[in-house]
Amino acid sequence: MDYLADERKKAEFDVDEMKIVWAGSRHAFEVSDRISKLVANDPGFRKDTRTMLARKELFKNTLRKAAYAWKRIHDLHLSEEEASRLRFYVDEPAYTDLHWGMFVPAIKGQGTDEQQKKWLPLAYKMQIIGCYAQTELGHGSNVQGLETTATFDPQTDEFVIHSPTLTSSKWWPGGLGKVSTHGVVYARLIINGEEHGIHGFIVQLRSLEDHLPLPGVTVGDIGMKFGNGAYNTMDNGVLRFDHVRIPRNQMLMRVSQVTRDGKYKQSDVPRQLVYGTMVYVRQTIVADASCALSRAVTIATRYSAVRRQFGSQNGGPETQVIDYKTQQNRLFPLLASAYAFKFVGEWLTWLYNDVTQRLQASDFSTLPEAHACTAGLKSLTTTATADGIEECRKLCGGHGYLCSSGLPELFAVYVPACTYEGDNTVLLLQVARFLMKTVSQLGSGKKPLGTISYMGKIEHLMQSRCTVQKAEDWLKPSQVLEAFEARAVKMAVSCAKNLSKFTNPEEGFAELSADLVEAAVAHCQLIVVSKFIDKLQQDIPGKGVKQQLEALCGIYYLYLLHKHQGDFLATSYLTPKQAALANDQLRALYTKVRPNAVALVDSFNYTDHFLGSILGCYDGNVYPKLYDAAWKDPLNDSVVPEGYHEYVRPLLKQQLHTAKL
Ligand SMILES: CCCCCCCC/C=C\CCC/C=C/C(=O)SCCNC(=O)CCNC(=O)[C@H](O)C(C)(C)COP(=O)(O)OP(=O)(O)OC[C@H]1O[C@@H](n2cnc3c(N)ncnc32)[C@H](O)[C@@H]1OP(=O)(O)O
Ligand SMILES: Cc1cc2nc3c(=O)[nH]c(=O)nc-3n(C[C@H](O)[C@H](O)[C@H](O)COP(=O)(O)OP(=O)(O)OC[C@H]3O[C@@H](n4cnc5c(N)ncnc54)[C@H](O)[C@@H]3O)c2cc1C
Repeated sequence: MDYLADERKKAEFDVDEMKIVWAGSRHAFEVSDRISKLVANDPGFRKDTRTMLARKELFKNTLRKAAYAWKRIHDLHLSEEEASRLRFYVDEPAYTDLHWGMFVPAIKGQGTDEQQKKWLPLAYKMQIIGCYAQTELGHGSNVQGLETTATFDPQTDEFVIHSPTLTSSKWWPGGLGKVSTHGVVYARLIINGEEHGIHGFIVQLRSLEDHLPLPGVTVGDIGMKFGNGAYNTMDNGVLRFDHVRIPRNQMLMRVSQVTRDGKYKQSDVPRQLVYGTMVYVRQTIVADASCALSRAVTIATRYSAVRRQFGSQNGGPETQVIDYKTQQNRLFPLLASAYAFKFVGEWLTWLYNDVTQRLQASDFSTLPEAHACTAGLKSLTTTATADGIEECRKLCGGHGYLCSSGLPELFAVYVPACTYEGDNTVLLLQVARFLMKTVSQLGSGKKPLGTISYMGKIEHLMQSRCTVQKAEDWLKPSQVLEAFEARAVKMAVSCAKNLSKFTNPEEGFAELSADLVEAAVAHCQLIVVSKFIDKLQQDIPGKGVKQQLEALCGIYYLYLLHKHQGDFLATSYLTPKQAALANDQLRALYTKVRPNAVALVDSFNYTDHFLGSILGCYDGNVYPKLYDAAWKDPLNDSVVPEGYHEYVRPLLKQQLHTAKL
């Protein structure tokens, strides 16, 4: 029986067409749909007991699943696209994520043609398994502070990789702890006593015969991490080198080279391309944020439609909690954010592909913007998604705290995204540097392009005032864009003015860093809003689909406007009355979305297997499933628990002299 059938009947749009918009294309939808069902129907990919397993059992099970996934990919002759979807729907972090997601891209991006020809076929066949070994015990954010050394030995034509201190131990790389045979290891290059900065090196870590660490290599797992199941399926590792020798041609030499006679040569590509793998992964993390958020929102929306509390009239049913405006005000902006992040993720993938093509043609002009966009959007979307998942847990009341809701594990597995691939604050400071540089160049005649082109309208934006007179005026895209542009430009200019008061710019930057981060957030929110609005300019087929997306877009920007009212009012673009009208319009949009809420989450097309949540199951049959699941808990295997006779019974039977207490 479908307990959500009435909700589904209320939908005012074509859900099948919305599924295609969400997937990106009909083809992408068909692949995703087929592969997600394939995984869901295969008992080899079950994950329902994951949060109850001890670490060793959990990890072994992950190894089994990764090997089984590889076998299915081969047996079924899956394409690269299908294989990547399969790994996604298996939904279990594993060493393979780092192998495919970072090791291979690092070689592709930073290796010469010759190096790619040698290493990539081995990696593609998984005859070697790689990790990305950059972070150390002492330094993560400050990449230039890494201490591992790679000293060129001209006698033997080798690099000597060494960990000179405890803090130089590699610490965190996923897949390193127990599985990787190789790593792209980042180290400080030293030639003839002279330092040349951080470079990547392909280093073999374990024997391909017996998996033992090679001589001079000390390697292991760094231990349990936050949450049950969650990221503990990953073997994040520690690694030390004691004068380990590798051939010279294992330095990744696309950006710079070391010749046989020990000469250091820089190509005509910027040195920042050494950081290229991080840019690539940040872009994939943005594309992934909408998946994690939409998953949590699906659970919270379906459950909010099932759950009833208070408000019974004449013995009738109580109110569905989704009908409370407070619930809508917490839930619908997250639903809207999931769609917003999907579209900005699609755009960022386009930007990344565009910059990659330009780099191949030696056009480096858009690299700073690509860095700022990937860094800023990675920070914005992961912070909002991690906070959003936790909010969804609370939206499900007490039952959200059960592992069977799926939300505690989803939060635990997702929240490190705020830290890995660049701490979110550190990344926003990179965006702020980019903005300050842009503002400082405004008078130079250099026209700001792309996502900062609005800075070219600085004179207009500094003076313009919002023209909204009634709530519906907030539905005009041009009005909204101008509000977000005016806010972003004014916050950036205010920071630049305050910075100019410092004689030492670095001191000023450090002192004003909290304001700079806020200006960076305003800029990134403008990007997300403008890409959502751009999406709506496209031809979007399907009955009512565009209307629903327009409502969600409105909810996204009006919620931000309401939340950051202080910014908008302080920059005197808005009056308090106009801010109040924005809030009136926001409430009206909640009412418009309410009957479509369940259908809007159905449009994500997630299987019950992928959701891994009793509260979010498609049929809404929550209570019997929760009740049955409780009895399946291992603690209920026996009526009297282990330990009763040892620890509880003696308490009950004790003869206390103080019995009257
Ligand atoms: C089914 C398959 C799934 C696939 C999915 C795979 C993904 C797996 C997902 C998750 C797994 C998690 C794995 C996690 C891995 C990691 O965490 S790896 C380690 C990541 N580490 C970091 O991100 C470190 C963060 N720090 C930095 O990036 C930098 O050090 C820095 C903060 C940017 C500072 O660097 P530096 O001190 O060198 O630079 P500055 O002096 O500040 O700037 C110098 C100029 O360079 C520009 N810059 C900086 N970075 C970049 C860049 N990346 N690209 C281009 N340009 C860059 C900067 O703007 C300065 O420019 P300017 O001189 O013009 O001002
Ligand atoms: C689950 C997980 C997986 C990971 N996988 C990998 C991997 O595969 N390979 C790899 O190499 N690394 C990996 N990492 C490491 C990760 O990239 C780093 O932890 C991350 O870059 C943050 O660096 P940090 O730990 O040095 O944080 P720190 O920089 O020490 O941050 C601590 C605090 O200091 C603040 N801070 C730091 N610098 C500044 C500044 N300049 N201004 C203001 N505030 C500042 C930060 O905001 C933060 O609040 C992983 C980490 C995690 C948690």
